[in-house]
Amino acid sequence: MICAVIVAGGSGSRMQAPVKKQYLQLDGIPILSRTLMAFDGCSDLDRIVLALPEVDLQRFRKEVLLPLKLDHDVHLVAGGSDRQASVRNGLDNAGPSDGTVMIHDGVRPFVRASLISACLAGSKATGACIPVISATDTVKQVDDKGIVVGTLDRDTIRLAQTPQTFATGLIRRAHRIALAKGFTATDDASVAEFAGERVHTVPGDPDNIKITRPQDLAMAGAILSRWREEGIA
Ligand SMILES: Nc1ccn([C@@H]2O[C@H](COP(=O)(O)OP(=O)(O)OP(=O)(O)O)[C@@H](O)[C@H]2O)c(=O)n1
Ligand SMILES: C[C@](O)(CO)[C@H](O)COP(=O)(O)O
Repeated sequence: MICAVIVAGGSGSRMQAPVKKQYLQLDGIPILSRTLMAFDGCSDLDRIVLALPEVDLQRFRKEVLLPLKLDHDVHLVAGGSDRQASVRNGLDNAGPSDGTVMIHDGVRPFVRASLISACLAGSKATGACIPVISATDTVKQVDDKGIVVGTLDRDTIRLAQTPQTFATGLIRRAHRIALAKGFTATDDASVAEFAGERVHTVPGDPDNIKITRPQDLAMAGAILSRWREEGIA
C-alpha cells in the first residue's frame, strides 16, 4: 500500500493571519485543498491520511472535504502538539508496515506529480528518500548572540522539502525510537537519521515552497500565475 500522510495540524503562528494558514485561499482555493488535489491526482496512491487540528475536524470534513469530491478517500486524524506528533498520528493510520508512506506538509501546495513519482521511486529503491534543493546563499553558523562562528561548505548543504518518503515499517520504527529517547526534530528524515537509517535524496523543486510567512503568499501567487501561463495549473 502507498499512503500519503499530509500534516496540517499546525496553528500557522508565523503567518500571523486571522485564520490558520492551511485554510488561507490562493486564488479562491484553500492552500490545503490545493495540496490534497495534487495527491489525489496521483493514481499510484492507495490512501490519503490528513492530520488536522482536532477542533477543525468536523467542520473541515463538511465544508471543505466533501465539496472537493476527491477520488481518494481521505482519512482524517487529529494532529498533535507538534509536527512530529501529528506525523505519528498519521502513521498509525498508514496501513501495513510493508507499504510506502509519503509524509508531506499541507502547506506545500505546489508539489508536482513528477516530484511525487521521483520520491516514490527513490523510496522503493532505498527505503528512505527525500527531495532536496541546493542552497543559493552562503551558509553561516552563529552563536546565541548572533556572532558568526563558522561558514559551512555550501556544496555539502541541501535544503529538505517534502514529500519525505519511506518504507512504512522503517519510519514507524524510527518514530518509536525518537519518542522513547525524547528526540525531536523538524522533519522525518532527521527522525530516520537518528534511528540509524540512511536517507537518500532526489532533486527537489524550487516551486515546492512551504508557505510559512506572509511574504510567501506573494511568492505563491507568482508561482500560480507562472503555472497558469505554462498550462500547469
Ligand atoms: N502540531 C503541528 C504543527 C505543524 N503541523 C504541520 O506541519 C507543516 C509544517 O509546519 P509549519 O510550516 O511550521 O506550520 P505551523 O506549525 O502551522 O506554523 P508555525 O510554526 O508558524 O506556527 C504544516 O503543514 C503544519 O500544519 C502539524 O501537522 N501539526
Ligand atoms: C518538514 C519540513 O518542511 C522540511 O523542510 C520542515 O522541516 C518543516 O519545518 P517547520 O519547523 O515545521 O517549519
